[in-house]
Amino acid sequence: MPPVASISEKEGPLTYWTYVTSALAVLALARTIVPQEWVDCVQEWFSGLLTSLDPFCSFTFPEYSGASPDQHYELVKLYLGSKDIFGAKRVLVNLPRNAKQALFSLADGESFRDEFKGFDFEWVHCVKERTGNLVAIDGEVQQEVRSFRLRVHRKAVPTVVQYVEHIASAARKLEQLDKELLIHSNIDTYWDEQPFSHPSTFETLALDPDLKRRVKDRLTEFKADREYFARTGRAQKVGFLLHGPPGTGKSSFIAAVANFMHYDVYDLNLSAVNNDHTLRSLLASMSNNCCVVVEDVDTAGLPDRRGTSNQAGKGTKGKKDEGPTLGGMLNFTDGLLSNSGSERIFIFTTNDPERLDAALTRPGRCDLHIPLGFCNARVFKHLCSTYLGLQDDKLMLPVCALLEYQKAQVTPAQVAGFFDAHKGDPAGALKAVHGHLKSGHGELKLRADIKSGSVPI
Ligand SMILES: Nc1ncnc2c1ncn2[C@@H]1O[C@H](COP(=O)(O)OP(=O)(O)OP(=O)(O)O)[C@@H](O)[C@H]1O
Repeated sequence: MPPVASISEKEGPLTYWTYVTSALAVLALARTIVPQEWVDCVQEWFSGLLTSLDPFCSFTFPEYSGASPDQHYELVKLYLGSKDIFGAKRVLVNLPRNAKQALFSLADGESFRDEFKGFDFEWVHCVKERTGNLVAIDGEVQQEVRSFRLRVHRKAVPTVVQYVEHIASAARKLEQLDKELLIHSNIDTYWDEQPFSHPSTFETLALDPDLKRRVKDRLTEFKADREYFARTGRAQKVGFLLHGPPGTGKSSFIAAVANFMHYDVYDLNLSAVNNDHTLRSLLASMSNNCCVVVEDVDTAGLPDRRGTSNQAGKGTKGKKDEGPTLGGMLNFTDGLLSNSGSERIFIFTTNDPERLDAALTRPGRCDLHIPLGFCNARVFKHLCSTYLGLQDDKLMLPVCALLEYQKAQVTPAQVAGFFDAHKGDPAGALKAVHGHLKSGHGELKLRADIKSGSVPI
């Protein structure tokens, strides 16, 4: 018996189209009868229903807020560029003018899925043609409207603020790493800036390995401890006092810190500062994330522990244009204004810490006192390794013995001088240092504090 055909099959496509056409006709008729407000109402209700059924929410980060670039857009762009976005089909590659490396970003319509605290965060880069009047921003006609759209599950919504803060902080770090370092020097009441490209790093700096490790740990902690400083109600700043004879690496140390932290340097020349007011203006115009350096602070003419000025002819400080006072300097390093900045490292150097006023060297102003002294065997071996490429070579032993057992004294700068003079001739270089020490030139007396290295850090 042949199979019985169903009605729809029997009636075929003709009947189907008849139904559709009739439904459309009824709808068209209804539209003419039902008032427009009712139609709008039903549409609104329907789209509300769809939205409430959708478990996802979206957030838009536009490129511009009014006529100014929006910071979030740039930060998100930078952050996503540091992620593995190469799964996207199209990636934009830019090399901005002052950037050190290429910047990758999502092209129009491309998406990237990120994860934070166990939730998925999906980003889409949206680019639309601008409709209506074209606007010019910074002299450039904006034909497109760009934004990043973030799509998250409703459950993840409470985490969004935290996630955006995480993005901003990660992007700011990237921004800083990518920027060229500057050294600022004070002229009258303003800072003059130059590129800072001192090559000293903690790798090239010959310093007792334990001391070096403690300094690096302290710096790493300082950088990561934003929350700790906030909790304890303090500005994120730290002070170092470097002391030691000339040529023991104080300037090299400062450069190593700046390169390690990737901070600009503000090199404050106190003798070019007219008064406390100028000192305050200079402080107010400094950026965050920087090293503020005052070299040879003992010779800057500030009154010392005994209340006398350290510089001839500058005994009556404090009057107009006679230089900053000790009080001005104390406020500069730990006053209301200096505590308004963040991520600042104050570094003072001196050949003679005894001469400094105790208020200047107290914790809060100088948290770490770092003695930089004459070479010991470990420092000498480090110089042999960086300058001569020697590692634990027996050629070094005679000099090491003099340094360790006879306490012969030579500064790293003197050793560097001998090594420079005998480039490519390690044996000759070591012989020259040995001869120098044997001839009695290294007989200077070490000061007790530098010799013992006992000042705590
Ligand atoms: N600890 C060190 N490690 C590596 N190189 C050093 C060190 N100390 C000094 N040098 C070498 O000696 C030169 C002078 O050092 P630096 O200017 O850092 O010493 P300083 O203590 O700041 O001297 P001053 O007090 O005279 O300004 C540097 O260019 C560097 O080549």
